[in-house]
Amino acid sequence: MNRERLIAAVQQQMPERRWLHTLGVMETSVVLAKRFGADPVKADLAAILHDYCKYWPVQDQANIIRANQLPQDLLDYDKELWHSHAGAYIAKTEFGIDDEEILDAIRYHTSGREGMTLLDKVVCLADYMEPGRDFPGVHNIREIAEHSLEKALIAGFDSTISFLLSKGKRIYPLTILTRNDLLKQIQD
Ligand SMILES: Nc1ncnc2c1ncn2[C@@H]1O[C@H](COP(=O)(O)OP(=O)(O)O)[C@@H](O)[C@H]1O
Repeated sequence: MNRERLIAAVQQQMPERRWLHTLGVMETSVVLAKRFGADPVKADLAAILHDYCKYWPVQDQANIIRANQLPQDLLDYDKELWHSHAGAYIAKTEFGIDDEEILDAIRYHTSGREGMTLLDKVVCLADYMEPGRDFPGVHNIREIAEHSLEKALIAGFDSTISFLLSKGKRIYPLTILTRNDLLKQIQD
């Protein structure tokens, strides 16, 4: 499917405000890819598809995870984590995306993972800091992102972890491992 038709298909899956967010992630992913040496074409494609399943009924997202040997432990944690894995699955099976780098960037854009690739980092950070985002600390993240992908991502994960702590919610452990790994990367 060409880019224009893919964009039209994605736009149909979500309300207008989430589509504007997707446009912001596309723009920011390309800027960050060029800044930090990732592939801007792959960044654009991952960004287009990253929230494809975000507004699907949660049972449909859970069914994809159950039926396709995706990480079952996700089902014990916040439903917001599910659309990323479901989205990567749909990108592959419905849209024929077979580039694992792109699929991983979609798959891990919410939780992160240890050993994030450059493309994973770019898309995940773009999701935090696209121009439509307005949460406490986002300006700081954008400033840090002028010079460090890893430090900006750590600031992003810190804000998510603080939010989850403040709400008394469970934290998907992979995000903690991701943060530790990024801290190690900036020390080395
Ligand atoms: N490690 C985690 N453990 C539990 N919930 C998480 C974790 N990471 C993210 N979330 C949940 O996912 C939300 C963010 O998901 P995301 O895909 O970035 O959504 P949005 O684009 O709407 O911000 C957080 O606000 C939080 O509720």
